[in-house]
Amino acid sequence: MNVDIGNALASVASPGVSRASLERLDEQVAAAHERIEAGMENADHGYESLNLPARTDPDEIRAAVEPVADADALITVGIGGSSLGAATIVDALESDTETIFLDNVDPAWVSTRLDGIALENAAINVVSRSGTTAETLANFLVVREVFEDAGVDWTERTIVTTGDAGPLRDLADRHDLPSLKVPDGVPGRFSALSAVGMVAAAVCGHDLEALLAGAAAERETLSGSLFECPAYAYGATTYALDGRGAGVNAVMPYAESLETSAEWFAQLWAESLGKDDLGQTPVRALGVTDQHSQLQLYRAGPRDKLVTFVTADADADRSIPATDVEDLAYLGDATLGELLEAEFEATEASLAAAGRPNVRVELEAVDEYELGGFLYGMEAACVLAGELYGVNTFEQPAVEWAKNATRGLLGGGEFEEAEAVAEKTELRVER
Ligand SMILES: O=P(O)(O)OC[C@H]1O[C@H](O)[C@H](O)[C@@H](O)[C@@H]1O
Repeated sequence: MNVDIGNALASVASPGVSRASLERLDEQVAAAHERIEAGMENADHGYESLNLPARTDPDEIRAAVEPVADADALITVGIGGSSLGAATIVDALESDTETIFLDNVDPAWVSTRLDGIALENAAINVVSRSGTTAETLANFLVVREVFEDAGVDWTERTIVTTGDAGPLRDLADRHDLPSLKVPDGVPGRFSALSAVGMVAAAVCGHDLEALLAGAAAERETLSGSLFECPAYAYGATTYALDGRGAGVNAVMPYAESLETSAEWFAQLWAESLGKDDLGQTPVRALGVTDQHSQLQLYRAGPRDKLVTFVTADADADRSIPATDVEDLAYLGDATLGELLEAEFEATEASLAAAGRPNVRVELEAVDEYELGGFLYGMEAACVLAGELYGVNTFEQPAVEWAKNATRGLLGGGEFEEAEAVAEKTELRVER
């Protein structure tokens, strides 16, 4: 992963960060890097995530998925960090295995997603770090029932990834299901490069070693200076821009296959940094599609945004057929890939010309190696940003609050948070 922060400089953009400010910030980056390295060395909670490329064992993951390695369809049941990393990987890469992700519990959507799957050739990948997340367990119970109704033994076709203890671990033990462990010290949104993200990749036949090698190469770049480390350059620049008014970070991959990566990034950034009244709001966008919906705001709206472009060299292309319509003749000389590239460069230049900060994150290809580097790089960027903000990057108490309220409402225990639901202030306007 390479990062180009030129269009975030104060000489180009407002808000922008001057080269002198970046050099001053680099002293804080050096100190933060020391804390990060120490946290990694001690395997401290959260920091341990950055050790994953060396800790994850691809053979163990492949052995666990072996019984379903020939599945035509894989149903992944998980939410947030237990879904988005796997979805980012498998949505980016080509595979013959159909992948279905059940995170939401919208009943009509769940039913539609499960319709028409040949269950005898399907596998279930259920993932929950805590093993208690209501949405995941509810959807898993639904999926089990669908298999039972079709006369397919789900116990033969299920892989569980969860923590050491909890209801999902009990269930895996009771039915003797193949299971993998969410590594200790690794929060869900930082777990893409463990079994959490890689079981789905393994069933789809992707190269796990290459994913980890790409991540390991990114780990090698971590150093005490943002000018030498792409991940830290990104984390430090976004932090500096946020402090200068760019409280919104619109992440805009220029590849359809990377659309899910913006969703993964949004959870990483929002849940890790959104605390103590701090944090940048991540927004998901997609090039070129959102040039025709959101770009007007990004170029001419409030100066509260950073646009993060994610680009990847495509290995496929398609020529645009020639036409004798004179005004369209120029298209016939080009390919769709060239059009995409030209639109990206034009959009990037248009933002810079309007003095709007933007950063380019470049991947050399959409393949396992580059994806591993991207996932690791963005996680390291986030950990660095958390150090600079001074927040507890690895907790998410605000999310836990709503989880407790939900459980309380459904009778899953006594949770004082549930009482707040009854106290809602109303000012209704009815038709
Ligand atoms: O993996 P689980 O324990 O099921 O958690 C799934 C998700 O639940 C919560 O929403 C947390 O805030 C997320 O960080 C987590 O990724």
